[in-house]
Amino acid sequence: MTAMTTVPAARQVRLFGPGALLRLVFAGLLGVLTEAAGIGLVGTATWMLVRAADQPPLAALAVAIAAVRGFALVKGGLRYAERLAGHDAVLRVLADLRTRAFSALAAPAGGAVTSAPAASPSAPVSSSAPASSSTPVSSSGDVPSSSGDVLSRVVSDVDGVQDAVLRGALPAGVAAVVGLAGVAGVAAVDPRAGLVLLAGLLVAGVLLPWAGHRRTAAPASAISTARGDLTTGTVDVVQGVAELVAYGALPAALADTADRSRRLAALEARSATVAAVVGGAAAMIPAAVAVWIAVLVDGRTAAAVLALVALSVGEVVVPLAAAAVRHAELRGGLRRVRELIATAAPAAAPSAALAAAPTGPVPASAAAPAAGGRAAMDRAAGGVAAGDVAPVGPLDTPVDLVLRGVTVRYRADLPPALVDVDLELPAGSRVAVVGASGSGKSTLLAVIAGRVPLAAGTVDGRPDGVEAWRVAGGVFADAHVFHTTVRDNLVLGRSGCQDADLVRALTDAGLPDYADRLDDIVGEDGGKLSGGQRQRLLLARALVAPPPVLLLDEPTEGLDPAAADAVLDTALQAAGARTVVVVTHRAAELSSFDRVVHVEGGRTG
Ligand SMILES: Nc1ncnc2c1ncn2[C@@H]1O[C@H](COP(=O)(O)OP(=O)(O)OP(=O)(O)O)[C@@H](O)[C@H]1O
Repeated sequence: MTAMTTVPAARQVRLFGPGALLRLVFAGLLGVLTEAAGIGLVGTATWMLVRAADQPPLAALAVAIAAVRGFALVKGGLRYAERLAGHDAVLRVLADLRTRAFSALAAPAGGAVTSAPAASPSAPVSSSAPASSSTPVSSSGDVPSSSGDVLSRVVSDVDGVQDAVLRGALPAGVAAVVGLAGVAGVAAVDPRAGLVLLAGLLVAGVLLPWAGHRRTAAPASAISTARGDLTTGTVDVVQGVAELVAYGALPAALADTADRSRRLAALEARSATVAAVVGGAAAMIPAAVAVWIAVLVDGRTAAAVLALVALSVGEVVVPLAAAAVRHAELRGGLRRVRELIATAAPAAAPSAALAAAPTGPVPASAAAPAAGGRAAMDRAAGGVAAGDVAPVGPLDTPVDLVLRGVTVRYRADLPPALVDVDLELPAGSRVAVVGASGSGKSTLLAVIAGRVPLAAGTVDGRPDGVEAWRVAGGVFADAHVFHTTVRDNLVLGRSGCQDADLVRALTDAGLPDYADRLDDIVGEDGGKLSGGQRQRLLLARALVAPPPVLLLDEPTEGLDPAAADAVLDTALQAAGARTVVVVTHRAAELSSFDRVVHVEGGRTG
């Protein structure tokens, strides 16, 4: 679906049906009555106070006293009923919208928002840029840049409808009715006072809200983009924390996220300042109108009553300036909600969408953090300052590694993933690790890299194996591709990398096509790459500055046999004198190694 087809359909999408509209009109009517009761209360009380100054008999004030009490009681009751009716109507609208938005997201065709293309993670795609066929694209090209961004935007966009109705549409409707009725009433008593009130209402209720809306529209769109950037960056850092720690890139990534956060805060501060200025100016108008009318109108009682009635009427329109600013912030969200709902297939009822959701067991990877990520987080929690995280060791320092009696247990209630494993890795050795799926191959690599805690045993004589991760690294089963450029994915925070190093690594990894596409965005977790390209990009990252012990978990997965052989040969050559440990399922590859380690049920043989 393209912008050309989505937008007209989106315009026809109604955020709520006639039933909800009736409820909202009812809430609005209650709002008008509430304000009328308030104005009646102020007017009557003012009249009573002015009259009381002349000390008339109490009987002359009896009706006014009863009216004041009546207005006060009725106003309280009406306000309660208005809030109840308004919130009831809006919450029903929200429940319906959430269901429709979910249906649109879950719909297998026509509305699935999976990952969205973007010209850069920090800049939304332009309307002229190609868009994925399954991504709703707004007419302004305001496209979320990752699924984390999509999710956070959908949630806040839909929730924004609550604000738009309760703080925007309803008060505006009530203010329009009360304002016009107030002007008519005041003008009936004194036409000049009516004109002054009308002028005040136009300034506070139309001019200032319009100015606030105009001043906020541009920052509001920038806020939306900045918020998406922050979400995308944060999700990427969290998902890729193991890689970032392993490559010493965590401090730079955290600094970048902090920058995004600061940019968002600055934009929000600007918007809040506009809201404060127009809101403050609007709040002064009713007082100025009241003073003017008090001076203008003849007769003490009429002047006092009209001034205070005008003040009350004016106060009804004061919130509109801030509401207009808020509307400018919400406008993009409301448009996106319409566009999202417009993408849903009409037949995709919520129950059908729910029924279509997968019901199988939750994969282990979703239920528990990946070994690498977990180990990296454990390290961080153990007090290793981000700045202390050393990049992989010197390029050509040979390293012998020895594993003794290593046992790894991911969960106490499950059998260990590795049991009493001994393994010697002399410097420069070439070792293939083979075994059935789930036998423990990836866990063995994670142990060598110090990415998983040991239940028993030692790596390099240390029970925590922590030194190993300074000298061993490479491509792991849970490796993350960051939602940024090819270049940034290869460099990953390492200083001193030249483009020539990156091009060499890409060529060695069998990805020469990307040598002149270093600025291409690869998508969320490499979503814009094929499985084989993603794997080769990870291999290239490892080959940019290979550590003394290079660990490769199925580096040729997704490649055809000929390409796999070629890539492995080149990668082994590029590794030079380093130790290389490769997990592979391909028997054809085994001849490239001087040793084959078989893993079965967590034991090596
Ligand atoms: N993070 C984890 N949490 C819990 N269990 C895990 C975790 N990672 C692996 N396991 C379990 O440990 C065992 C060994 O897993 P491992 O990934 O090392 O096997 P593998 O031989 O690499 O498998 P494959 O060839 O399918 O990648 C499996 O039973 C697996 O379910």
